[in-house]
Amino acid sequence: MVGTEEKVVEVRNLFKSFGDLKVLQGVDLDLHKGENLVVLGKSGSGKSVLIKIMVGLLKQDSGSMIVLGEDVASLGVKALNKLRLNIGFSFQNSALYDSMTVRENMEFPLVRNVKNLTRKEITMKIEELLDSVGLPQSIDQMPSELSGGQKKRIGVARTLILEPEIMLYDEPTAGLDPITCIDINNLIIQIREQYNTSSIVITHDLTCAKMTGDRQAVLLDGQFKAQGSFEEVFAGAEDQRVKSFYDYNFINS
Ligand SMILES: Nc1ncnc2c1ncn2[C@@H]1O[C@H](COP(=O)(O)OP(=O)(O)OP(=O)(O)O)[C@@H](O)[C@H]1O
Repeated sequence: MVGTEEKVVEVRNLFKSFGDLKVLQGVDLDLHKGENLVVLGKSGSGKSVLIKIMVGLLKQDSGSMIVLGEDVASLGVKALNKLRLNIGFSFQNSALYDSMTVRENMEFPLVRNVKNLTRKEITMKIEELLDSVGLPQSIDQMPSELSGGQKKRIGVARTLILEPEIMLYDEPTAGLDPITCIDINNLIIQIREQYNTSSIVITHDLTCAKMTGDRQAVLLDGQFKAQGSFEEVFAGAEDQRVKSFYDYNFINS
């Protein structure tokens, strides 16, 4: 198994509905330290709702969500903000500020959240991260001068600057060409090795799932019905919906 026995996220019997719409219906899930866990599930299956409960943006109806040893639903504002600093969220659209250079984009979370850093320390940190994502030459560029794949890399670098223990990647390969997708998948693997992060990768892209995931979890009818290695989940799939997920990805790619 990749990762350790230590759990950084523990979800138990989690339920969440919106009125009559039952979204999560008894979710159990663990994320181990140092592991890349892929979460699959069709649109509207509740992946974002799960992540929002994880970072305290939504509250579950019942069940528990323990993140880095903290019961998220019971945390006050201050403790929640502290926890969130330990969770890096890499957004689908990179979420860079268009009017700021790459350097300014990366400084922003640092200056806001880490006090007493000297200018030199800030620059060194930015340069280290840009090196890690393979874009040291982009430091003074504007986001509009970057390709989609480069923006993704800068977005990941910016998220990593606060040294989060957990990384959440939301559809990291969406909208990229197949070669750039492979680059981003490799980056996700490299980040785990380099920074010992534990990650949840939400994706519809099975190449990404296979490459980056130490473990796969498929959300179906509000529960993780299939969990395991890529082969266990897809080669041995009995549920037609899991099978069709696989067929769709590989027949259409
Ligand atoms: N705040 C909310 N109020 C009401 N309904 C909501 C709310 N948030 C999510 N939902 C509903 O919960 C369901 C699950 O939504 P969610 O965004 O988690 O799906 P998803 O699996 O992330 O989909 P996608 O792959 O398209 O991003 C959807 O039917 C959505 O409309």
